[in-house]
Amino acid sequence: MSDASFEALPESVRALAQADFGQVADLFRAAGFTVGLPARGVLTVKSAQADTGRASVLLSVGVHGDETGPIEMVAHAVDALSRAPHELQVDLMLCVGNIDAIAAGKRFIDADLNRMFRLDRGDLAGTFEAGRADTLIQATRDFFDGAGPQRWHLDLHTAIRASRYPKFAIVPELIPDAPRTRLIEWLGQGGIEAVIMNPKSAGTYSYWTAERHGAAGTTVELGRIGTLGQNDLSQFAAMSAALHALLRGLPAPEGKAPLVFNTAQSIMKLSDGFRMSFGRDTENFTPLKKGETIATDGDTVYTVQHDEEFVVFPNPDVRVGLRAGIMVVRAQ
Ligand SMILES: O=C(O)CCC(=O)N[C@@H](CCC(=O)O)C(=O)O
Ligand SMILES: [Zn+2]
Repeated sequence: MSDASFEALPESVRALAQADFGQVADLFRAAGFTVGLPARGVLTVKSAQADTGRASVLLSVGVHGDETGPIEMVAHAVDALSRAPHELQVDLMLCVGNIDAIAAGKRFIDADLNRMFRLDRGDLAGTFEAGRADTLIQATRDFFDGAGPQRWHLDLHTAIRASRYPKFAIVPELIPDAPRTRLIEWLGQGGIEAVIMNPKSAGTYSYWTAERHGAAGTTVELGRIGTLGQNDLSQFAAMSAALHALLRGLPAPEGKAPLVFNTAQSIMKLSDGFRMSFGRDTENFTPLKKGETIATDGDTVYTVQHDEEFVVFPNPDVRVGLRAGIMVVRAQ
């Protein structure tokens, strides 16, 4: 993070990107908000008068340390808001996920933080990220406890590889119809082109908040991984505008409804013998035809079951026991 492009960022944005919330916390506090710093990299800003009509919005970034674009984007957004704090019309929790991995410029230190949001962690227990996840789980519970019914969690990421839809989101199926419809509409207003309905937790942060806290939680992929200070923020313009509106209780700009995909199958890495039938740089949403082999793992052969399925997040390098990809189909 001593890179010249990072040093060139405004000081306030650099501070936020490094999870230093001191100055922003002071500005919100001075404006009469109840401000909390419950853990390193976590800031909460709530109305001083409890108001269950107010939406509660959790924004998380940097859950993967090399996904830096959303960190910069949100740092700019929060910096601007802290200079006009009375514009904030929601209770806000800002979470910089894996601070140590961000500093190291790596996806994670020991193991993927975004697989730790589950009760049984198996051999992920005891890793560096398991401790961080416990901290975030506690802070998240405290934030949503006593919150009103409008609960959002936008977990902002960027993808490892190129994508036929560069901006897409994963939405837990268990979110009830009305908030799910509203969330998907909002995602379209934020420039999201495709949404994948996810029927099952892979241990992700957004599934956790949806399942445990009744939040409209989603993992949002906003583009490709990049270096802090070198991200082209213009690619996040639509999401920035939608966030600007959400935090101020304003209607989001017009957008296009995203295409909706259902999960056909999750490809699990069962052993070190796992082999994918295509390269690890295969674009997200690449189509495969019925009967084609997706991966083999010992005696297990994963094949395409529908006339056409699209591969998302193909990654043979994950730990044994974790998801190595998702196959999706267009929803009717
Ligand atoms: O590009 C990739 O392979 C990974 C990008 C990423 O971090 N995606 C999230 C998706 C989480 C979800 O399914 O809700 C992840 O794998 O953690
Ligand atoms: Zn990620």
